[in-house]
Amino acid sequence: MSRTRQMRRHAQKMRRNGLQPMVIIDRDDQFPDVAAVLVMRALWRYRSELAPGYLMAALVLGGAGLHLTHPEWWPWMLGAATALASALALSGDRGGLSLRIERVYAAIVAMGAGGWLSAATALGVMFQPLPLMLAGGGVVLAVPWWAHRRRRAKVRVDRQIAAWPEIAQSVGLSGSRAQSAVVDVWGWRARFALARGQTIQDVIGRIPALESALGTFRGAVRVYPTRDDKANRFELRVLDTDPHADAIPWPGPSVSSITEPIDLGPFEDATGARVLLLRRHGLIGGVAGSGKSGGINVLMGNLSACRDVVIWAIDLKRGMELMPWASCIDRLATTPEQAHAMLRDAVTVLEGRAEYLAANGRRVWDPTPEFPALVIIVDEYAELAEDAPEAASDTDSIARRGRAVAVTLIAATQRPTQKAMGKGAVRSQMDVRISFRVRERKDVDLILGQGMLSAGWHAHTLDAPGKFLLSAPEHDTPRRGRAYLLTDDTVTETAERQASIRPPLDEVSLHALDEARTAPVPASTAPPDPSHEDHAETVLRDALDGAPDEGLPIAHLLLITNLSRPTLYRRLAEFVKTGRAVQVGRGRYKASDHVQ
Ligand SMILES: Nc1ncnc2c1ncn2[C@@H]1O[C@H](COP(=O)(O)OP(=O)(O)OP(=O)(O)O)[C@@H](O)[C@H]1O
Repeated sequence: MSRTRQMRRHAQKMRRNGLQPMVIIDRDDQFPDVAAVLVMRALWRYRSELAPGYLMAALVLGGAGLHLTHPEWWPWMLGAATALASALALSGDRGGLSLRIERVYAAIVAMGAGGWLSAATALGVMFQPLPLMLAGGGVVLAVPWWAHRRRRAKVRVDRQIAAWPEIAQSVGLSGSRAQSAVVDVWGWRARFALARGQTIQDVIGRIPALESALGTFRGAVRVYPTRDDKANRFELRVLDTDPHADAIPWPGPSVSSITEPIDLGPFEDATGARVLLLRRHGLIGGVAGSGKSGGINVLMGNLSACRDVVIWAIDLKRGMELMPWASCIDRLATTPEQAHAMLRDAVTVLEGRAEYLAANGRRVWDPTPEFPALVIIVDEYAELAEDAPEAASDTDSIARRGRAVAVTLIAATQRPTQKAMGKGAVRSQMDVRISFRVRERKDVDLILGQGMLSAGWHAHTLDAPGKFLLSAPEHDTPRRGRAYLLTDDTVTETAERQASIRPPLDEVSLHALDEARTAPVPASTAPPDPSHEDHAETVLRDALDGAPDEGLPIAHLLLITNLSRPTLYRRLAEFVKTGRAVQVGRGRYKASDHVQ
């Protein structure tokens, strides 16, 4: 056996024992051979860190060669660099540069490198100040590269994957192989193939050993079957940070249609708690301060990003919680009377849609921007049941018959007792249950359903605001999630941005509502208040007269007048036309000065 091979074996053995090999070179040895191998290995191993150096070396060699052979090519190269930089800036996301800052950086590097190369091609690499520019520019541009968090994470993961054969051997899973790995915000995940006869149970039994071998914190490693459910595969999830350690800022809407599942926030293993709300009723429960309103904000942020949903809302706490979203809410009820009227109209819509479907030989309402779903969000459902008991039959109808026609309820309440939920079937009809922290163990069954506490759904142990358990047809095991948190500014910005894409109610529903309004009033029902519109007009005039210089926002005017959005806009347009009011900014109005 050659001396070099002997040394390599010795080094491997030492590495297996956790020791760093030491190279001993005596005079007779083939020093250049061993040293060259070590240097090449280091150059390969640290290729990511050394990439800026490699790029600079390639530019020098390329520039020198091109200057000697084709100096007249420089304009082409400048053109190619410009084209490449533009492509990276405009559509680099398709190549994995998901953040704008990454695309800008890639474009600057492409332009800088291409520009330098074309100058070196025309003038030669030693032409002053080209060497200085290369060295200075290279170092400056290398700093963001070295500092980039995701790149460093990727390198670390690559090295762990490369070391997998040794890790696998030390934890007793020799023969398993990594097939692919991806890095994300919280850590990384990789798919592995098992050796013959090994099972996922063997891997699960070795999780503590794996955590130790990978050098992670306890609880950082999760093992799942792969999507194709092959018995000789598994997916490894390794967390660098605990996703639930701190409040998690909302990354923006995860959907653009109600036909897609909404991401409420990450589970403990950092996978998204995604739930479909299409043709489903939802119940959100939890004690005061447990994060229900935060959860509703996440839902509102997503629903208002869907062009195929009309949102109605009931907030009997005087609109405190839902008011910031008013510009995205088609109709907001803040008094028991308004809530009752709204729910009655929702039943009218439901029936109109059901008739339309039957007449067209269809079974379900498939939401589109022209024929949107209608989602009614009720904050503090218990107050509705108490203050507007006459609305109970309507909520009951919606709960029982609303799914097929995409008229659904999302109710939030602290304790959904039968009394709080009204007498009817509402609670039992809720398909999606989100439980934030509850005070008593027995409340688990109230929110999530009978028998859930004993099945391990321990919502009473959730230990921070925003943490929840999610029960839905696609979520049948208890997993802790943490809802994203929207700051007040995010809510304001999002509501403003998404107000412009809100769809109106469809023709079918509007027609049903119109018919119901013009239909003869049954003797038993009180006649509608004829003074409502006049009253709203007076309230609107008074509000505009007293408006500050910067005007009052539409959301505020909607709330105080209780007019529907189209009616309010029509009134405001009339006022502006007759010179009674002026539009001060985007969606802000006040009385015109000469009226006062
Ligand atoms: N997802 C979250 N992540 C981190 N902190 C949160 C989250 N949600 C809520 N919180 C914190 O908890 C506090 C109470 O939350 P929230 O108002 O949503 O609770 P609630 O259950 O709606 O209470 P109430 O019933 O009194 O309205 C918030 O002020 C916020 O600081």
